[in-house]
Amino acid sequence: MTVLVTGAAGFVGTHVSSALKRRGDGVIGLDNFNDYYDPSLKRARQALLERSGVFIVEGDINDVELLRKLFKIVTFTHVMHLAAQAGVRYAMENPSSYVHSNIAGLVNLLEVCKAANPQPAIVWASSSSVYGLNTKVPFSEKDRTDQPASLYAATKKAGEEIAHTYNHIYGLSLTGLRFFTVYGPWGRPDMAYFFFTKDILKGKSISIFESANHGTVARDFTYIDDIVKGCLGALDTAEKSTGTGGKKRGPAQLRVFNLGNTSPVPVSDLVSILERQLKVKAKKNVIKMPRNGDVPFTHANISLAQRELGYKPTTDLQTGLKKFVRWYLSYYSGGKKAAAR
Ligand SMILES: NC(=O)c1ccc[n+]([C@@H]2O[C@H](COP(=O)([O-])OP(=O)(O)OC[C@H]3O[C@@H](n4cnc5c(N)ncnc54)[C@H](O)[C@@H]3O)[C@@H](O)[C@H]2O)c1
Ligand SMILES: O=C(O)[C@H]1O[C@H](OP(=O)(O)OP(=O)(O)OC[C@H]2O[C@@H](n3ccc(=O)[nH]c3=O)[C@H](O)[C@@H]2O)[C@H](O)[C@@H](O)[C@H]1O
Repeated sequence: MTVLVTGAAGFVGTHVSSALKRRGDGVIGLDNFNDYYDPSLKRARQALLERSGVFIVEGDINDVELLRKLFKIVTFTHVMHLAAQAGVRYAMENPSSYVHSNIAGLVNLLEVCKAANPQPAIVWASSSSVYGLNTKVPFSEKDRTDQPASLYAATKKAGEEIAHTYNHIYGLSLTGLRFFTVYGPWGRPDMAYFFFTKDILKGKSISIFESANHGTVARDFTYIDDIVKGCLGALDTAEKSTGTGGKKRGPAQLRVFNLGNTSPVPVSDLVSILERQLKVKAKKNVIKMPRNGDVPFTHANISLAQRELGYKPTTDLQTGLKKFVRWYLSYYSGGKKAAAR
């Protein structure tokens, strides 16, 4: 297959691009290298990918001309769409970034895909956050997703609805993947596991959220290698789009899957694991979860992905964090170039 990976300089995009390249697929990346978090980390991931022959075109998914040119030069069989404004809490600071990338950017990409001939099959990243304040656990794909708790979640939910219309009208084959709190080497500095590690090493205090009436806050943390397997399983089982040049020729595949680890862990346990692995005691403040779009817990039912994609997570949090900490220490203290090898 020949895959356009949008968001290829991102955390998940880097791992997916390198896994596709390693197994012999054609990969072209696209990323706007924005400064939502330290762009030098995206550049270091880009250098890593270039070593394995994966090149990233620098540009925005809102740039219609650029996308049309890419599709003219390369016959993409698949699109792995990961470019987005991620992060739940940042939506309170910069809402327009979520509309720009997660709504306008998605529509623009789908417009170019529907007009392509042949149309690619598309796999894209939705999010566990679409389950919002659901209390029925574990979350299954059929459960309600109409109570998003953050603008981020609302844009991810909107993405699922937008995908439905492009499938219905133009015959685009579309598979949505609801990732559950992904972590691992080359991760995102805006995520708790990452900045907790930084702050613990620096002796800075960290805030551990607790939900109302002193409940623990927990996440179904999912290791990046398991997410990558889920992404490749979705690409490998994606059916062809049925339209050509914007004209639908018949019904097309439309799917949504949870990609989680099925074992939610309290954030306090995550911190204890980090303390043991860093051999440093954390300075902890336990505070009530601010009204910032966070949800108290996530917990994935992954039976559908197991059945249809052969998805089978194998890395527990202890093991996964050990790999993350090893990368973190080599990247930030052993010199960034060393880690990029
Ligand atoms: N990491 C997680 O825990 C998690 C969980 C659920 C869903 N997701 C989703 O998975 C996808 C990848 O997430 P990630 O964790 O790798 O985040 P990331 O921020 O590391 O990667 C996203 C990449 O997309 C790029 N990008 C953003 N807007 C763009 C635009 N308009 N044009 C071109 N490039 C753009 C960014 O520069 C970044 O490199 C996102 O859609 C995210 O919402 C991530
Ligand atoms: O699965 C997703 O769809 C989402 O996954 C990720 O969001 P979250 O699960 O919220 O991860 P993250 O911010 O690391 O907070 C982890 C835990 O630490 C708690 N948390 C957070 C900050 C803090 O200072 N203290 C704290 O206790 C916090 O309350 C939470 O319980 C992605 O960022 C997001 O892009 C989205 O895609």
